[in-house]
Amino acid sequence: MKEYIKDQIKKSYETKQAIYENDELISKIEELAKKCVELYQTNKKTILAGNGGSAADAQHIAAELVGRYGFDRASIPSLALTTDTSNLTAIGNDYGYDYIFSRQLEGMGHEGDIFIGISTSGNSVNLLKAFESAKKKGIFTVALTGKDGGQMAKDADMAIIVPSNSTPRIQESHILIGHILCDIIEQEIFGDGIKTTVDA
Ligand SMILES: O=C(CO)[C@@H](O)[C@H](O)[C@H](O)[C@H](O)COP(=O)(O)O
Ligand SMILES: [Zn+2]
Repeated sequence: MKEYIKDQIKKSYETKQAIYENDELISKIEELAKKCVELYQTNKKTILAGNGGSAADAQHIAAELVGRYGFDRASIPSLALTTDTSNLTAIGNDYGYDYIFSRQLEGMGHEGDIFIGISTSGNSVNLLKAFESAKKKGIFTVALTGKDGGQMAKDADMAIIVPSNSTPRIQESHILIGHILCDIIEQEIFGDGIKTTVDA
């Protein structure tokens, strides 16, 4: 059993190692972080959604921004479309599960906002519908995915694809990327900014 546990840990850090070595992917994370910082200056917000474990990631990241990540500062506007059970059950019941995110985006998204859809397969239909609604409203769309990126990576303005085919390993990297984004956004807006050299 111990060997099995160690193998799971190894697979997790190997996925992260693959991201670490992928300069193109790192540049995309940097680009997204810069876009999120610009959002704050223009009073716009980050909106996130996902299913299952990715729903947890969406609300985790939104909470880091609205509350705090590393230090006390003013709140950064962010919204997870996964948390309002009245919205989710009413829209799911009246229109169908495929529309639970798109309908909320139509009501609460504004031109200039950023929508981050989190999906390991990149093929969850409710996220694809949300991307359609986002585009109609002039919302910048980001696919945070894995595997081959799925349809979401094709539809999004920006795709960040974790290089793995394993759903849990992809999710573990998604939350790492989410934490890095929150860290940079917070430091750039309220801290001293990101240093060009890293402390040992
Ligand atoms: O957390 C896990 C599996 O690790 C599950 O809850 C998983 O998120 C669900 O099966 C999702 O429905 C998968 O959707 P997606 O990542 O393909 O969009
Ligand atoms: Zn999971």
